[in-house]
Amino acid sequence: MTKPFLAVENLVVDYHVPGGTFRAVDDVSFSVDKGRTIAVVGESGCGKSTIAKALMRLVTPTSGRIELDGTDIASMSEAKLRPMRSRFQMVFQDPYGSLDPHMTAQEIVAEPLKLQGVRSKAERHKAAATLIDQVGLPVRSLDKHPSEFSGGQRQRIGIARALASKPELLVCDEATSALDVSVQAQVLRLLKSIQDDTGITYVFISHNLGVVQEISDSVMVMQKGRLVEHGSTASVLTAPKEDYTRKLRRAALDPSTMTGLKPRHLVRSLALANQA
Ligand SMILES: Nc1ncnc2c1ncn2[C@@H]1O[C@H](COP(=O)(O)OP(=O)(O)OP(=O)(O)O)[C@@H](O)[C@H]1O
Repeated sequence: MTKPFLAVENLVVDYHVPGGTFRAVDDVSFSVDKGRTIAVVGESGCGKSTIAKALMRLVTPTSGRIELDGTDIASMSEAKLRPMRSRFQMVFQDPYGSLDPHMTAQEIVAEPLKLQGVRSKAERHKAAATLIDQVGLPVRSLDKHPSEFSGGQRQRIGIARALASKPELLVCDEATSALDVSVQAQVLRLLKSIQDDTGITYVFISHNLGVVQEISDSVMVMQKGRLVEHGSTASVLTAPKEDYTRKLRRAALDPSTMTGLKPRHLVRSLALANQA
């Protein structure tokens, strides 16, 4: 049996809060094979972003293992982690806030290469042109600043930057949530085609069950830091075993019973529920 590309075992993340600690992720285990996509869903505050941050080692797990291609990065020192960081990258929700407004698209996309020690400016320029083309933007747009792009174009720049170091794992934290439905669909298609071409593995965090249905092979449902259901996307979304998952689906249908699902996420969830 082949080993999963990402295997998370008994992950616990505590935050220090006044007077003690708060357990944001409580004994969560999951795995995903190379070239596949796992979605993390659950209401606001259930610990989705904390899982993303732990996978990126932006927070240090309290305990548990995060095996990336067989290497446990959960408690690795920053010095040992540094050369591995290019292997896992993240795309953030907010295409407006996550790009430096003073930098050109060229500088934004090429910066990770500079940090990786690619000294030649010409080489970085060439790589940025290839990446910007890969995400479907004209090469001439590399001279522009973030304010000159639309939200969807900015998200493409964020994806190009994340791909610059040729990561094997991409964590997308609500990466399409700030986009209009049609632009969202374009970005999802782009992510899928990149996966088909490169065999990259995705962890896709989303409130939007429609988006999750479109992009993911498997789904894990979180509630208050704990994993309540985990399985193939088809089984979890169309025949959920747990009451909480059913509640989440109902919440996507009925704004009056919303439990943290935000209105802009409902459109595609409604479409999904209508199909079911
Ligand atoms: N730095 C922190 N210090 C203390 N508590 C935190 C910190 N970051 C997050 N939390 C708490 O941990 C819990 C999980 O937060 P997290 O951001 O992971 O949830 P989420 O599911 O991503 O929510 P959302 O969908 O609203 O982004 C929440 O109760 C949050 O208030």
